[in-house]
Amino acid sequence: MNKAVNQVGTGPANGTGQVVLQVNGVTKQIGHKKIVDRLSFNIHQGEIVGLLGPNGAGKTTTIRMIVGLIGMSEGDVLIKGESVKRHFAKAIAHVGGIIENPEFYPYMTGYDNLKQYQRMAKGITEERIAEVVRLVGLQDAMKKRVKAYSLGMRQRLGIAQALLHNPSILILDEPTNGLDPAGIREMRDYLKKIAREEGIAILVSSHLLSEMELMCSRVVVIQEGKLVTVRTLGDSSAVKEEEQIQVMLRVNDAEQAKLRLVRMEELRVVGIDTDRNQVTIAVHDRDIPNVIDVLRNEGVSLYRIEEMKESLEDEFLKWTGGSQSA
Ligand SMILES: Nc1ncnc2c1ncn2[C@@H]1O[C@H](COP(=O)(O)OP(=O)(O)OP(=O)(O)O)[C@@H](O)[C@H]1O
Repeated sequence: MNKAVNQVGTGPANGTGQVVLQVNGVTKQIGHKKIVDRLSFNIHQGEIVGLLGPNGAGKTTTIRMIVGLIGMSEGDVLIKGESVKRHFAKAIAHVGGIIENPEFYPYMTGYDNLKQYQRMAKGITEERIAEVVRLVGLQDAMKKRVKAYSLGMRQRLGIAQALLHNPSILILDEPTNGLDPAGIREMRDYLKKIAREEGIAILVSSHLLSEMELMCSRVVVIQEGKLVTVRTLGDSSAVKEEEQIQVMLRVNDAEQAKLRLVRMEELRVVGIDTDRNQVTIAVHDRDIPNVIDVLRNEGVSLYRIEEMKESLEDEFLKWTGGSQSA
């Protein structure tokens, strides 16, 4: 079944950084099971965001709800401010999406397939066809029949088609699935180019952190349908203001320290090791001086404060129970 979601839109938005997609408390319940559970995140214009999670985490279900292929049990999705629930046609007009493998007429050329789409949609010019073909690097393949295309070329033709109506956001479910390493690299490079040159947002799902790290500016990590974390990638030194860090406190009396710390609203006690007299807390940088004062006033001696640093990969392996590889 062809699951491409392409609609004629009103053109890309202006104003970098504008929120294009808002996922607000979206839940999908089937029977008693919540496959997606109160999931919320935003995507801004021009950024590539990865929806990352192990197999069965709920990525496809989330994407299918965003593009209206299945209904939501709770919550809503706003695309450029338009509700997918209430104004579906308006909302989806801003989306170019490929949810499963794009299907084309195999005996027609790449160009004729795009022309076929142009005839069904309105307002797509010949110039736009040439532009999207260039964006995905298929200029030399336009006269070839699609049946002679590699999987990577078919995927790129799908992306070209999804871009024809100038969407504000491109949504792709595991676009590198089945591609060889060269194909994966090509896909990555084209997606980056599209985000840069078209100034649109891209949401791309994957279960591979390594792939996301090379392509995305942020990842939304989900597991068992729930949001685990939203992480900015790239500059790991730039810990975002709103992110808590984990800090180990070595004290003279871990139990006493813990009893006092659990009463502090601004932090969370994540572990205690009474043998080593260590308490681990999750806290914002800005609240650490306060933690020190509180412990001192409590009569607890503080011997050491250490940030517990983990690589994103370590964290991801922990979240996903070690199922990071393909
Ligand atoms: N219609 C359905 N009825 C019952 N369970 C379903 C249905 N659709 C999905 N699920 C279950 O919901 C969970 C999430 O599925 P989903 O396909 O969204 O995960 P995913 O993160 O995309 O996984 P993958 O990487 O394997 O594609 C899985 O456990 C799946 O078996």
